[in-house]
Amino acid sequence: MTKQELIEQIKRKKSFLCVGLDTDLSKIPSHLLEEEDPIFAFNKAIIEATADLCVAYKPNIAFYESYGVKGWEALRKTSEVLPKDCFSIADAKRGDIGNTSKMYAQAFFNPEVSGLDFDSITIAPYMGEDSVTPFLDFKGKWAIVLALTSNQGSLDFQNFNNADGKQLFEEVIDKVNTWGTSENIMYVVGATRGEAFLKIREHAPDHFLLVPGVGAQGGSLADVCQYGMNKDCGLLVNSTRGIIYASQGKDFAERARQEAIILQKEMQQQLELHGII
Ligand SMILES: O=c1ccn([C@@H]2O[C@H](COP(=O)(O)O)[C@@H](O)[C@H]2O)c(=O)[nH]1
Repeated sequence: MTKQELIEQIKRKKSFLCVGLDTDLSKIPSHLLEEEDPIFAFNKAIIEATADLCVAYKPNIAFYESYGVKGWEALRKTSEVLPKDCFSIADAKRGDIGNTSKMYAQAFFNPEVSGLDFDSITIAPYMGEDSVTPFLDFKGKWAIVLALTSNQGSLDFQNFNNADGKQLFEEVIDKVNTWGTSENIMYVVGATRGEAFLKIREHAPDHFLLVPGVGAQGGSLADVCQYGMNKDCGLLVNSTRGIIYASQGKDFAERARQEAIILQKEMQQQLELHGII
C-alpha cells in the first residue's frame, strides 16, 4: 500500500486505528478452544467485527511463533483474511547483519517463498544500515523502525544524549531518514511519550508514526494527536488488549467492536479538529 492510499483510507474511514492481533490461547474465549484452529477463528471474528473501523492490523509475531508450526499457520491464514484496504503490519522487530535481514524480509514480504505478504514489518535499528536496508529493497513495502518505544525500558538507551545534546532516538531518525523516504519508512513512537512527539516531528515531519500504547498501557490519544498529528494525519494508533480482550465471553467480537467504535469516534473528532476531514 502506498502512502497516498493509506491517507485516502484514513479520510474515507475517518479513522487511523490499528487493531493489534496478539492472540493468546490463555486469553481467548474458552468456547473457541474447541475449534480446529482457535487462533485463526478468534482473529477472523475480530477482523470481521472491526474491519470498517480501522485502517491497519498488527499481529505481533511473538504470539504466533510461540505456538510453533500451528502458530505460523494461523498467522498465514490470518494474513489471507486481512481486508485488502487495510495496511498490514508484521510486528516482528527484526534486524540482523545484511544477509540475515534479507531472509527476514523474504519471510514477511515474499509470498511465493514464505506464504506471507505483509505491507510492513517493525525493525529494531540497533545493528545499523545493513540491517535495515534489505527490507527497503522490496518495492511497495515498508520498514517501521523503532524510535521511541512505549515501555519503561525505553529510558535505558533511547533517551541518551550525545555531545551535542541530541538524544539517541533523534539520532536514529536522522540516520534512518537517509536510507529511505516517508514513502517506505515509518517510525514507532509510544503513545505513553506525549510531548516527545513534538521532538519526533522536528526530525520526521512527513513520516507516518506507528503509535502503540493507548488502551492497556494508558497512553493518551488526545496528547498523541495534539503533538504528533501532521497535515496528512501521519499516525497509525494501535490498540490491542483494550480491543481484542474487551470480553472473554461469547460476545467477545461485539465487545471488541464497541471498543473500536469508541476509538474511531475519538479519532474522527481529532481528524476534524485538525482539518484533515
Ligand atoms: O513501543 C512499543 C512497540 C511495540 N509495542 C507492541 O504494541 C502492542 C501493544 O499492545 P497493547 O495491548 O495495546 O498494549 C504489543 O504488540 C506490543 O508488543 C508496544 O506496546 N510498544
